[in-house]
Amino acid sequence: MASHSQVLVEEKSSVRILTLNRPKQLNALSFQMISRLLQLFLAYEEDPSVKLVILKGQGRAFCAGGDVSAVVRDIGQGNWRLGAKFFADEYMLNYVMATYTKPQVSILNGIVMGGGAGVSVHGPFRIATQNTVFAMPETVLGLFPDVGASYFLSRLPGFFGEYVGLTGARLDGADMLACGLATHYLPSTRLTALEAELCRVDSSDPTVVSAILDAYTQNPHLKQQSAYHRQVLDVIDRCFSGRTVEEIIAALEREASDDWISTTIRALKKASPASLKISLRSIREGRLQGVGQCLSREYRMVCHVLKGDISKDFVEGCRAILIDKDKNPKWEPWRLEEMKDRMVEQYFKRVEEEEDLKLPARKNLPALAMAKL
Ligand SMILES: CC(C)(COP(=O)(O)OP(=O)(O)OC[C@H]1O[C@@H](n2cnc3c(N)ncnc32)[C@H](O)[C@@H]1OP(=O)(O)O)[C@@H](O)C(=O)NCCC(=O)NCCSC(=O)/C=C/c1ccc(O)cc1
Repeated sequence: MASHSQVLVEEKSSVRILTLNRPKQLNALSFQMISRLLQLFLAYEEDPSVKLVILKGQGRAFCAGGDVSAVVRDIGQGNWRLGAKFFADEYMLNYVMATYTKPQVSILNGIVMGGGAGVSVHGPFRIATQNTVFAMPETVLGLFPDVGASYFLSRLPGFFGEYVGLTGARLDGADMLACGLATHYLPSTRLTALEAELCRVDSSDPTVVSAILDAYTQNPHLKQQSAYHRQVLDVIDRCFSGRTVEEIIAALEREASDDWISTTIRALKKASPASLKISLRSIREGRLQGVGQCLSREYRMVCHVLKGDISKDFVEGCRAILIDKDKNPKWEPWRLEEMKDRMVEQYFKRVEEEEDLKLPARKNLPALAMAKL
């Protein structure tokens, strides 16, 4: 095992353990990591001696998203197509994981954001712990929840996905389990024993893996400030079911004010108006689309975001949050009303002279994967 590589590979009889290994950057996904993961996942699918894949992160994060610093460099050099290539490969990896023919377990013992969700939530088994912090923070960066998030967020109960995707709200392990983003929860002290037991698996039957995980899982209590308590969920459903972002904010403002309401309104007012509007439409369209269609649509959207032909908020968001760190982005358009429907519409059209995303053909899909197409 080459300890310097960005993805560590351990072979334990029929099991392969892949560890994202850029702990200083919170395992943010580089182009190299995405290519390597894609190569490994495809190879394991063809290799009959591999029955189960485990994915985890080195250090305090599972994965804090795509490596945003690399993108800023590419866009700064005026080359949005380099960024587009990154996303094309990333979405391809997300698609292969979503339709994978062998069981995959993601151990989410730390930060899981953006692209980190994309390399875990599509798989059948996601283990949360007391250290898990989940978020889709793209709207404050001038981006939108991608990596197939319009597929998985739109399938969360009620309008919880709209809430998570538009506000970038943070969820803990108990919240993730409650809403279905995680399938199991255990204290991190039990992970070593669980991993050892999983390494003895000699079958690709998901019920075998499931039985092991079920024996370890616990039912954590939701924290007092969790958004998954019934009263808050009712407010989320009342407000985030709004047809437009303006209607969502107006509905929140009509609710009796409390900490949760003011935090939520503040988060929406901080985000890029363009991002909010395209994110809402993306999640709404995602409800009726398969995972491949969601990723293809998101690819068109991200090409517009990178090209900056409708709004340049992504460059501005990266400047304000990551480069100058003044946390004071000057969004353009600045107000929600200035982000017209026809501008939103443009994000969903193919970018001129840019091909649509080509997803790989998949074969011998298990029923679970077929259902996502
Ligand atoms: C809340 C975090 C996760 C932890 O905060 P912290 O505990 O105070 O830790 P630091 O913020 O000090 O992070 C430690 C180091 O990791 C680095 N890092 C932490 N996330 C990252 C990161 N996504 N990238 C690249 N360095 C990072 C971060 O810059 C820092 O590096 P350094 O200043 O050199 O010590 C914070 O780092 C944070 O907000 N990170 C960004 C989360 C985020 O917005 N994720 C990405 C959503 S967008 C996405 O996935 C797609 C992006 C993308 C877009 C276009 C592309 O072409 C390619 C990719």
